Amino acid sequence: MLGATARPVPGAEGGPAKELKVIRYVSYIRGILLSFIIFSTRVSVFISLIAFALLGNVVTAEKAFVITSYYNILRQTMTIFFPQGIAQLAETLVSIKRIQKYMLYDETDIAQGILIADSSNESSNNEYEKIPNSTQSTITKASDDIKYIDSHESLPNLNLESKPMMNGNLNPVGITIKSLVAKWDPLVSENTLEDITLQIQPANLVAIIGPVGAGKSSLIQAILRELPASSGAIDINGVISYASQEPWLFSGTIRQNILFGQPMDKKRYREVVKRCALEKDFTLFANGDKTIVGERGQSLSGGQKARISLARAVYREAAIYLLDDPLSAVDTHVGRHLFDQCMRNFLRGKIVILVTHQLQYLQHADQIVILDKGRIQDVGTYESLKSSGLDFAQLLRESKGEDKPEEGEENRSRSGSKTYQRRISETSVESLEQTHDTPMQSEEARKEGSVGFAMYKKYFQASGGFCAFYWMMFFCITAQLCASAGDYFLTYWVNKEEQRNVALLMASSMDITNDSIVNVTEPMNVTSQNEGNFFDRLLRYIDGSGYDSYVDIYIFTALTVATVVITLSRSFIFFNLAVRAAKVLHNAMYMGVTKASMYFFNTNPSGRILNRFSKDMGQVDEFLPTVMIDVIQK
Ligand SMILES: Nc1ncnc2c1ncn2[C@@H]1O[C@H](COP(=O)(O)OP(=O)(O)OP(=O)(O)O)[C@@H](O)[C@H]1O
Repeated sequence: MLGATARPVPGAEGGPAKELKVIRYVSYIRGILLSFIIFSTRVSVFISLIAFALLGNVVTAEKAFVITSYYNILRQTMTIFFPQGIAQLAETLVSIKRIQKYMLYDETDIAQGILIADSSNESSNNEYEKIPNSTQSTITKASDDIKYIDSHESLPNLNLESKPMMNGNLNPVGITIKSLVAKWDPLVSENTLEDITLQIQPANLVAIIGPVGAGKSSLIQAILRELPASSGAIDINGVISYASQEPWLFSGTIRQNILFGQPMDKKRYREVVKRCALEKDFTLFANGDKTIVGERGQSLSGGQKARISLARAVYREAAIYLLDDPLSAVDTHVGRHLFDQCMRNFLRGKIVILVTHQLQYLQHADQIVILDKGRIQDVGTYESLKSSGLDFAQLLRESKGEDKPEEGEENRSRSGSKTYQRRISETSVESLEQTHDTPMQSEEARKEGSVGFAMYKKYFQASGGFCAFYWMMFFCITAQLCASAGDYFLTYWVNKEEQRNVALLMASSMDITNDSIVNVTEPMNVTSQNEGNFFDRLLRYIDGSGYDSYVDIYIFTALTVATVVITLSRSFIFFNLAVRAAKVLHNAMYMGVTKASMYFFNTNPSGRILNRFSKDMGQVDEFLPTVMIDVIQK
């Protein structure tokens, strides 16, 4: 099930932008909902109180306490947990979509009996190691990033059956490809590889040559199972180590780049460094092989990158080495050194499949494969092809004229190689063991402490300037004043009703009947108190000349409605400003990055830049408005 590659399912759409939009709008809705819940609970208290008053019940302190407690519990619960639940639901939906998209990617099949030890390819950093003499299906974990492939779920028409065991032991190391047809894009009718049949014997050095775009790298990718086969069979037996055509390095020391998680074997390491012609380079670096190379090896030359990439593949113990054109980035002398010392000598006894355009090396290959337009044009030894009369023979003759591979070039190369060797011998191998302190990678500048006023100023400027900010502050303060006034009035109202209730009880027990008490005992039935227009009644209410419970209701209604309207407006304004600030800041950062000089990209790893865009913008987009609204509203 696992082992997805980076090939998206056709038609799959979406992306982080869409997801960010979803999250942003959910935050927006969440804020509004939060405000709405506060208001609805407030309104429910209001309705309860009015109902009590209108039904002739006196609003006692106990009843008011029960109502306000209910209101507070409801508000606390609903304003904290309910919106959180909504936000998390939205995030869950987005996550499920992402997982679903990932699960729908095409899968890579790796046949039983093969394992990829080193993938110097960014898209495949997975390592497998096979226990010798174990059963064919046993694959042990070699790194934390392992991906297990169920080899029984093989591709249709692809023969991935286990090879027969001989006397309980594995078959000898080798590669057998039968009638392989493969293409990168399933929607394109033309095949990248067509009818490839190839047998690679143990301990052979195989050169794959052909014009540009002939399918050499694709053949390597097919062996690695990165290029899915449409039909045919690939049988591979042995650990594979791979050096990609595009050398790649990660941010770390050169040593880490070569070891690539493997344990340090000093002897092998020194040998590899020597064979890959890296000793001299190390002496040129201030910290030798502990020099930190930037992301993608920014501080190195193309040749150095290629040799480090090759050293990584070679350092790993494997049975099959797939080397995709490692000689193209180095000069003739170094190329000759790599070919002689590394591929022919150090990797003697292993299967080495070398993709190359350098025809002068072909005479030393045990097998030469000529590819053209995805098909094998010819396979054979140097001698057999030379005498075959194909165009390739012409090519060989021409290259012989250029490079004199038999004698002249060989001698020249040898002497070149010797000169090179002399040069590097001056720099002792032991220099590798010099105790350089591992230099620290340049740290990202970081500020700690409270956020200054200047930062807030920038944020509010981005949200629409100070006019918008003052406008929002006005709504915030007014909303708070209305809410507090409502609470204050409620207290006043409850106290007043309680006092009236006490007076009523006293009057009934003492059997006192006077006008004022009558007014108090039958508040809703006294018609005189409803006389006059609203302002007359309000004036009477203010100077205290008469009891009028309707005015209490009017005032509380007005305060509640004002609180609801103003707080809702505040939420709308606030989230509008927050979205605008996030947009403006993001666009400013985007413009800044797109106009930045190459120096900026050389000194800042892409992960760091992506972090600013994802994590930091996420804080501004999502977290900041939520916290601010929590601060603003009580
Ligand atoms: N990862 C890929 N995805 C899609 N198409 C690819 C991919 N790699 C190669 N191709 C296509 O496959 C065809 C063969 O390319 P390939 O890289 O195998 O040629 P090549 O012989 O290695 O060329 P070169 O000598 O330039 O390295 C080309 O048409 C190329 O566009």
